[in-house]
Amino acid sequence: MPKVLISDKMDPLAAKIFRERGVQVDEITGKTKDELIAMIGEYDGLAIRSSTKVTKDVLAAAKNLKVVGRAGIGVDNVDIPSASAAGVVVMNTPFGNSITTAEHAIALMFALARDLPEADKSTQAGKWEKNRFMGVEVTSKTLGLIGAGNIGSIVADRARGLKMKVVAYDPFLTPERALEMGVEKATLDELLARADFITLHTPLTDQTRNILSAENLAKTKKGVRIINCARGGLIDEEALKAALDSGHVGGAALDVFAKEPAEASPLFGTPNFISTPHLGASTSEAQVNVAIQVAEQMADFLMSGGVTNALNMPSLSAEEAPKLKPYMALAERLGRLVGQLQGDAIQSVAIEVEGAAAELNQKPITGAVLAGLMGVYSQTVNMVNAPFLAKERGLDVREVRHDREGDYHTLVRVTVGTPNGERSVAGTLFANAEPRLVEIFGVKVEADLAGEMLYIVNEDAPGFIGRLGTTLGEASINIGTFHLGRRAAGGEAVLLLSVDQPVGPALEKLRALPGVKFVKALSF
Ligand SMILES: NC(=O)C1=CN([C@@H]2O[C@H](COP(=O)(O)OP(=O)(O)OC[C@H]3O[C@@H](n4cnc5c(N)ncnc54)[C@H](O)[C@@H]3O)[C@@H](O)[C@H]2O)C=CC1
Ligand SMILES: O=C(O)C(=O)COP(=O)(O)O
Repeated sequence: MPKVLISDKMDPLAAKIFRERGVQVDEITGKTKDELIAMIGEYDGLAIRSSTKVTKDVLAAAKNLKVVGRAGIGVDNVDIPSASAAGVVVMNTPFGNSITTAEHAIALMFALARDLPEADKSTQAGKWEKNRFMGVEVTSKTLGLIGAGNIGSIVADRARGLKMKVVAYDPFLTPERALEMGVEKATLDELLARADFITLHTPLTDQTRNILSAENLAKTKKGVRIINCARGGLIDEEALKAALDSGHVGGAALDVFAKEPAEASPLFGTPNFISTPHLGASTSEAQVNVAIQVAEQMADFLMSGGVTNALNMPSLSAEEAPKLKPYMALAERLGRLVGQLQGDAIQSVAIEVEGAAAELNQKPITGAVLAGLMGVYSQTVNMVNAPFLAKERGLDVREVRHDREGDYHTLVRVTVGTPNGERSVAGTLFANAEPRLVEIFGVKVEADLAGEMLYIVNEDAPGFIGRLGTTLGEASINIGTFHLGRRAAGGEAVLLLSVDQPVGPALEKLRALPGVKFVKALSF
């Protein structure tokens, strides 16, 4: 039974779904990094929000971890390259809290426009300062949207409903999409010069870090009001403080901070500054959405191999996963076979699918071939990190899908490029379920690839098989299955045997047999 740790506060539905799906679950929140490191080793899955930091050290201690599920959008608290290298899938729930977060941005915009927090404080202090507070209307004002993705486009929709004009800066926003959203696409400088309100909705990347720097804040319209419900680090907080103090920026509302929890921001206490403690996603609706989604996605993955909303591997639906399972076993074994036989010489890999296999999602098949191939060198390779490691090793990976009908109803072929030319192995599925090798380096041989095996190339001459049997028998090695193929009678023959005991020192005796050209012990 797989085991999941929920390490951040999550709606109880998450735990309920895990249990219903046959996943064991512990909810232990608020732990320090060291405490997490001490306990993470026993878990197959880790469900988080933004508080848990999934760092390289945590991943190094997470010996059984297969999946990190983020009940929310931002994954900047997860070291994704390290997770990929460790073969851990990272998933998020990209839509579950978008409306809620967009609504929070709009709420903060109104709070700024009418100075609501200060007016509330003053009223509750019994002051009734009716003449102190003078707000602005948002109608007809220009809202500058930095980042027009899921949340940004909901904010734009709501702002248009409030009769605002929306200008958007997003390098990936197409003119067609801008038209559809009813926003005007602008450069960052144009947006800064025109906006009465600016709201940020981008991830934190090297390109967006300090996008509102001192220099860019200076380009804004005097009196601009700024809202950030995306990520701390998008605004230079010291520069914002100076711009608020000078009155150039008329107000700012931050839900997110460069350092969280933000216990001592330079902005605290500044007039016209409003803050919330990363509450963008905190509504009961959003938390139910993300809890259900993350638990379903993680349970799908742990129980049936389905992959949804993964950031470091291609998707694979829970319906596709069972169909692909035998193909992945076949692909993994073919990869393992060529990996063992060609090893370091492999410079490129082509994965071809034909017949029924050509109707499937090829990415998982490719991932499994690479996992098999590179698993020969490392115990920690799997479908997730294999493509990543292949890239790191400079392996040229190619996928080919054939429409043609071949000799088999379904076929996966793996061809590796080596300094000595190309070498190819192919396999099929018997009864749509059992992986079976059908060709090895140009010779037709049908064989199961399982357990301990021997691959032998020899001159096709009478008496060889007898001598082989005697040698193995003398070493007390029992032959399980025996598969023979040859290029032409009297030419080169290929033998694939499964053996019940490891071959060990008998390998040298086999190599010394007359007519033997090549012997290799294989393991599957
Ligand atoms: N405060 C909170 O509790 C919450 C915060 N968030 C954060 O909100 C942000 C936006 O989320 P979504 O809209 O779902 O993401 P998204 O991926 O749908 O949209 C992000 C947009 O930013 C754009 N972008 C990327 N680089 C850019 C650049 N250099 N300049 C301008 N635009 C750029 C992208 O093209 C994309 O359209 C994320 O950082 C997410 O973590 C999300 C949910 C809750
Ligand atoms: O989904 C996101 O990106 C968020 O920032 C929400 O964070 P939270 O789950 O509320 O800690």
